[in-house]
Amino acid sequence: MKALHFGAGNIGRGFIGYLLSKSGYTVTFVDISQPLADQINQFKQYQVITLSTSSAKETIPNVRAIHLRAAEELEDAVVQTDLITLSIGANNLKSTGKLLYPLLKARQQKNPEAPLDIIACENALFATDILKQSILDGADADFHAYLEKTVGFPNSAVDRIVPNVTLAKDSPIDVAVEDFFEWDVEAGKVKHNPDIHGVSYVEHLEPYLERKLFLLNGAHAAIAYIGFLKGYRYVHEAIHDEFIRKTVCAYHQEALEALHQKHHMDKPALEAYAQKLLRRFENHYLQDELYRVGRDPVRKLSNNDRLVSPLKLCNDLHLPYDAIACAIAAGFAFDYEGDPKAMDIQMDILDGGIKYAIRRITGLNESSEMVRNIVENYKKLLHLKRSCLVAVHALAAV
Ligand SMILES: NC(=O)C1=CN([C@@H]2O[C@H](COP(=O)(O)OP(=O)(O)OC[C@H]3O[C@@H](n4cnc5c(N)ncnc54)[C@H](O)[C@@H]3O)[C@@H](O)[C@H]2O)C=CC1
Ligand SMILES: O=P(O)(O)OC[C@H]1O[C@](O)(CO)[C@@H](O)[C@@H]1O
Repeated sequence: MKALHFGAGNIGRGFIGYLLSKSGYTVTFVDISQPLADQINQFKQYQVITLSTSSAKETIPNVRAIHLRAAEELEDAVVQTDLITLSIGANNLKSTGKLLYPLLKARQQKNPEAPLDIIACENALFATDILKQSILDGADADFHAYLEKTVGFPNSAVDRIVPNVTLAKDSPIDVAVEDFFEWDVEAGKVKHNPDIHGVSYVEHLEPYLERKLFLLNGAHAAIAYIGFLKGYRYVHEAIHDEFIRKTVCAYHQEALEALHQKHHMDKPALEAYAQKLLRRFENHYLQDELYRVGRDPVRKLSNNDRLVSPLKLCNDLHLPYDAIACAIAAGFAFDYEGDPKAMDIQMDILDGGIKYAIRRITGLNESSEMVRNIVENYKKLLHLKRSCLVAVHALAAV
């Protein structure tokens, strides 16, 4: 079996490529970065280093890479493959759908009967649907029928923390990961790949997707944004701060109550999941920087993402959401100069004020109670930031 994975970054090499190789697939990466594609073709293998109380190194052999613009080679690979997976960043799904359109048309001509699955592995709700829609836009009836008959488009939830690490590596493409992983795939939409090692094939994905996006990614973003504001560098440091931990635990309680009510998920099981997440956040071997976890706040604070989705759900269910609003407010205070998207938000705040920025980025109604709560939290956080800065200056003066 052949697999083609778009995006040979942290999750591509450290999780998806890793599991596909373990399942017996021959893995070919596709990446927009020429240097990365060259390195993969030079070394042809890499190590996955597990960072936990016990550390392990596993070699992933026989990998190769194709640069995104190597048109002929890419078409050949798409025509021949059994599986396409992607972890390129949710913002790139639509353009990748446009790129895949002619390549899948070539497959329809040259290999029409062979079934295929395409699975997007991004931190977003129903990412494969976004990709599929961009492929279907403009498709004629014949191509549409071909895709429906032959190509599966299952959505998935992917969970493994793969940080940027600076530890000594044998080769530049080695990657470090946590020991936990979970990959849930929509069973009913799979056409050709029902036995990927480590995958849980589930009938109803939405509860798994929302549980992961709200409880892991939402809480992680809260740690990143409040942690940055309080002057921390790493997730494992910030989670030991009393205020941050209290806020994250309150965030978990609010979001898990909403998940329990919406999906009838077992509450003790959700609480155990949240407890386990705290232990994963405490993993100091990962040295996971807040900048990585908080990157691109425009996306993370958007209407359908990890923070505003649970906020809206709590609001709809008439449940409390103060900690979620606090996490969102912290996102608006994330003025890290190294992140252009964070700077875009700061420009919005400068141009039109905080309420305007919240409406523009989250799509929430400015006069709603949710926005009033976020603004209140934002003011409190700016005050907290000033006290932290005063304390830092006082310490420096001693
Ligand atoms: N790192 C993690 O722990 C996890 C990340 N994810 C998701 O996986 C996706 C990738 O994240 P990371 O691997 O951390 O990022 P990364 O930045 O390490 O890797 C992304 C890779 O995609 C490549 N790329 C970007 N645009 C491309 C395009 N149009 N075509 C082909 N390649 C392209 C980049 O050159 C890079 O090598 C994101 O959506 C992220 O939310 C999901 C679960 C865990
Ligand atoms: O990859 P994104 O969506 O920018 O967000 C970073 C988040 O994704 C992860 O890298 C993996 O879920 C988390 O470690 C972190 O919460």
